[in-house]
Amino acid sequence: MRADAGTRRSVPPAVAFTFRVGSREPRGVTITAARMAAVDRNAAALDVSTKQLMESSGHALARAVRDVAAPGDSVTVLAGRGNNGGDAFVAARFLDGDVDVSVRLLGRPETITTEIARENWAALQSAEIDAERVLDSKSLALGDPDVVLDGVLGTGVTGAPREPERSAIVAANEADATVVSVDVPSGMDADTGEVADVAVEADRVVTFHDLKPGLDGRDDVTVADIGIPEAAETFVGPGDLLSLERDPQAHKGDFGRVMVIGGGPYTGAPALCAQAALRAGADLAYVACPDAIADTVQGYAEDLIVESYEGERLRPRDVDVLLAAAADRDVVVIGPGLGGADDTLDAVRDFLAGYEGTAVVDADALQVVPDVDTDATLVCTPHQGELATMGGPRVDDWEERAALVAEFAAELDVTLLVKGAYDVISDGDVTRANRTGNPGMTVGGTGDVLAGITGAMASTRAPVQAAAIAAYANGSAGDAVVDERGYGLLASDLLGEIPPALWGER
Ligand SMILES: NC(=O)C1=CN([C@@H]2O[C@H](COP(=O)(O)OP(=O)(O)OC[C@H]3O[C@@H](n4cnc5c(N)ncnc54)[C@H](O)[C@@H]3O)[C@@H](O)[C@H]2O)[C@@H](O)CC1
Ligand SMILES: [K+]
Repeated sequence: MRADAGTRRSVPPAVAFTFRVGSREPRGVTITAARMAAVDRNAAALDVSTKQLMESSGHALARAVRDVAAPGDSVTVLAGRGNNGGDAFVAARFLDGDVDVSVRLLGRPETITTEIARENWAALQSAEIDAERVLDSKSLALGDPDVVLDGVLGTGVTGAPREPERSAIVAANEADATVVSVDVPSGMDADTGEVADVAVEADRVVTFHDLKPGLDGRDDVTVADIGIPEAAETFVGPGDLLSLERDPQAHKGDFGRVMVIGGGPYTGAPALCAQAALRAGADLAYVACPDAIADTVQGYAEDLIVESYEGERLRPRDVDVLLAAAADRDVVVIGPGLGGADDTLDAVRDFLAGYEGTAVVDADALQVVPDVDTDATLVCTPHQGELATMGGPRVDDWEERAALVAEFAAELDVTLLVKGAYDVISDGDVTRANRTGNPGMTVGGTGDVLAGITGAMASTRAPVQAAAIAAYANGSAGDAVVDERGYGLLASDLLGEIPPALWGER
């Protein structure tokens, strides 16, 4: 049922990081530039600003330079106009006085791209540290420094180095000096580890927080802990939403066609779920339900495409039609309002046995997951009671629960989003927790909304990221409603708050 590769946005790879509580050791795993930006944004939301991180980075660099330079040695700092250069400015401030430091900025100070780098450039001027701009390759003759600090390009590089960065890289390589690179050797693509035709040949690399692609296995690389709190990785935060940015060239269909298989004994659940999928950015939302309730479901919202099968509830004889319809859709959400009649659960089992796409499984449908035989990619959204019914762990402490949920997800080979005061999201490999949401959300229907958001997200990204973002947005939407009006919210109140929860916080 997967759509043509050409019409889908590519799914970002899941990032390998594991759940650790309390550890502050750099981990020796690699992190992509996009994930690093997300963690950096999450840290800022936890009151650790990027400027603080830059200070730690600069300090770590200065320590590395002192390791290779004798007191009084000459150190030339080559700085680009982004935060990689900003880190190098901070290092220069730490080093001034111990060594003979001179800073070369590659461009005009007004063109420094970030405010925090500009502030650190200004700090060099105020302290009368030898710092000058260089505007052409001729003025890049470096003399004969003992050490070159390469802050030319970091994780923000796009494409092969252009001038004057290109000449600066050549000059660093030609100098008879020990070259220390900031975060990555300039000219290396921090997302792929690929090296451009011109790149710094570093003697030593000080990289921040985690290894970047291309640096693993090198013995000249130090990973510096720059004080990013563990919580910036563990808890879903606004940084996770950065990946929701849309390409202006996007086409209809790029953001998913979500099919909700639900309803029978209940009518509101599938309607809420499908509307939530639309509010979370899906292009189309279909509800497949029994014809006895089709008009009622359509009555909730005209934006929904309602497709019905005969009868009052889902039964095994309806499955072939549903499988055929699901083949044209990106994600199925199965469960909301279906009820738990035996023949309905048999139908769910048959559907999943014949389905190979991505399915979000919620409510009564969760019961079939532990023993279903399926090639589908499953994202299950149980609350803790439903998790226990599935044979999963039931523990109060969320950290303990997180570890056990991860094991259970691995055992079932599914992604779990376990709802609670702290939601736990895990595919067995990556485990996250979500703290948004409030006790007002115990009202019926909020789970249907969450399943719909998860469905929309799962049509454009890896299941564990989809579930993490959905939990965060659903909780934020509930927080917005309660902040404004107090408890007594209806699940339908969440719908209008989903777009600002996903796209408003930047
Ligand atoms: N994300 C984080 O948590 C932290 C990042 N830090 C530093 O910030 C760096 C990333 O900073 P930025 O995102 O500002 O990016 P960079 O400083 O890596 O590069 C951006 C600058 O390079 C220019 N540029 C991009 N591609 C170019 C090319 N091919 N040729 C010539 N110029 C090019 C851009 O116009 C921009 O001026 C990291 O490598 C790291 O050093 C640190 O400050 C600590 C915290
Ligand atoms: K660099």
